[in-house]
Amino acid sequence: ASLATTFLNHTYENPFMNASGVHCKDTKELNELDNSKSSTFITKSSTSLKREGNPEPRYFSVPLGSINSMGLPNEGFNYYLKYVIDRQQRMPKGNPAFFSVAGMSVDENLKMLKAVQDSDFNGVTELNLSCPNVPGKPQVAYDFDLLGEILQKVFEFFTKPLGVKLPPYFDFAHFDTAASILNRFPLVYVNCINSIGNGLYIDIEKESVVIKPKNGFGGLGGEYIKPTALANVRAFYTRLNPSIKIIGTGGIRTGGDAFEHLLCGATMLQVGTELYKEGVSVFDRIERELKEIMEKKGYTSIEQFRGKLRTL
Ligand SMILES: C=Cc1c(C(=O)O)[nH]c(=O)[nH]c1=O
Repeated sequence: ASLATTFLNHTYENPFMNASGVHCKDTKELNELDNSKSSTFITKSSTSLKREGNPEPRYFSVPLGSINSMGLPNEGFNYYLKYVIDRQQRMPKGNPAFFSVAGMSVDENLKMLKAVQDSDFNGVTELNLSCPNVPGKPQVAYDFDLLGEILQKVFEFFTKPLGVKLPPYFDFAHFDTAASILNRFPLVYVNCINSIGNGLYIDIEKESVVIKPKNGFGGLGGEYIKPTALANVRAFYTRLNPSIKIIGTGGIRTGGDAFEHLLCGATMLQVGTELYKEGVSVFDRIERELKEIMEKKGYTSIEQFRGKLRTL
C-alpha cells in the first residue's frame, strides 16, 4: 500500500506532518522534524516580533489528550522565514514546507503576509485564524464579518499558496456561513481543526487546575477532540469547492484515526498532541499502522477511499 499524497502539485511520500505549535518552535525542533518520517513540517505560528507567551505551566499532557494556553510564544516572523529560506537553499529538492502566521491584528497579519509574498519562500503559508489563548483577542474565525474582511484584504495582494487554520464549529449554520465565505477566495486548503478552545482540566488530588494562564482554561487536543475534528473535516469537505483541500488535524493518535480523517475527505494530516507525547517516532508508528489497515482492507492507494465515508 502506498501512502503517496499529492498536494498542490507536489507528491509527498505520506500525508503526515506536525500540527503548528508542536515540535516546531526553533531550529533544533524543525530540523528534527525535517529528518523524521513526517512528510514535511509547519512552523510555529509567528507574530512580527518574538513573544515570550503566557506564564508556565502552560501545556499539560493528560490521559486523553492535552490542554494548553501557550499564548503564542514564538521566535518572531523573521526567524522562521530565515529558517525556511535557508532550508530551500540547502535542499532545493526538499518537500515544500509550511509557514504559519498568527498576527494579533488584521494589520499585523497583512504585514507578515506581504513579507512572505515578497520573499523567496516557495512553500505553503497558513494563516492561523483560530488561536484561542491570547487574552482579550477573540478568535477571528468566530467573527464572520472579520473573517471575510481579512481574506478580502489578503487576496488583494497575496498570490502564493495560502491555507487557513480554523477553530472547530459546532453548528450547521456556522458550517454553512463559514463555507460560503471561504468559497469566495482562492484558498488552497482549510485546516480543521485547531484546539477546542477554553476547556478546563482538574487535578482531583490537588483540587486544582493544571495550567497557570487564564485560571486554567486552555485549548483541548488529543482523543477528546477527534469526533469534533472529523465532523469539521467532513462538513467542509462536503461544502467547499473541490479546489480547496482539507487538512485534517485533531485526535490523530493511531493509523485508524488517520484512516478516519481520510475517509472524511482530508488530504494532509497533522499530528499535535501525540507528537508532543511520543516525539517524531510517532510518524513511523502511525504510517505503519495506516498501511496495515489499508492492506487488510485491500486498498493500494489513499485515493481509493478518500472522502468515501458511508452514511446509513
Ligand atoms: C497560535 C496560537 C495557538 C496556541 C497558543 O500559542 O496558545 N495554542 C493553540 O492550541 N492553538 C493556537 O493556534
